[in-house]
Amino acid sequence: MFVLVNLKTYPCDPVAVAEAVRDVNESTDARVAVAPQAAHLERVAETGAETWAQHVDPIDYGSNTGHTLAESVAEAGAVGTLINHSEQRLKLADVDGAVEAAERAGLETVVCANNPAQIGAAAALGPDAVAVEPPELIGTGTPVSQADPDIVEDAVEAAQAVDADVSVLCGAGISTGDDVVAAGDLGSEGVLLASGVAKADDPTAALEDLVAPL
Ligand SMILES: O=C(CO)COP(=O)(O)O
Repeated sequence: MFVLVNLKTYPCDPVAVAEAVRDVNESTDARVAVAPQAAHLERVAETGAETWAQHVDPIDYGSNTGHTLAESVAEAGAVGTLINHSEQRLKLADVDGAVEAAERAGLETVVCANNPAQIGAAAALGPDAVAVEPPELIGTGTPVSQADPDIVEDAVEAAQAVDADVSVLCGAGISTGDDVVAAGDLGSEGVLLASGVAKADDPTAALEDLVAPL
């Protein structure tokens, strides 16, 4: 299972969480990675943790003030990027452009979507993976695998119908190892989570719990 920890803009110490991600990754068969804010990418990557960006824009080098260039993210040490997170939604054409930009820069891609229909559309753009995250469950602590298991199974089916090579992750409210196991039982190949680690008093303990059954 792939466990991708999105730090959003939570007021946590990104380097401390990254060190915990690195250490826990070494102690498990699961793949554990962290997605800090763009401004923290370099410091986080220097810890040796697998580092992801939260977003890249559908742009190339040039006059794009305030945008995030995929090549710069890769140069800062990211190996992959989220695209179209529910908190950073893009138009379909821009999702397509961002996937293209990420691939140009050698970044792995996870395109987020709210529901199975959008997952099918996202899978058609040829990312490495898609992630279904019902927005109403994000940050609630109620795991999608428990509150809405059908959405995960339907997302897996929708992605496979379009492109069987695209992996499916799920997210929203995931915070325990049991949640990760439940996500896997529904056909998901990984989880995307944030508050369960970024807002935890002890992020290392939270991460250890997440991977314990894997
Ligand atoms: O948006 C999410 C991960 O990208 C999910 O957030 P929570 O884990 O806080 O529900």
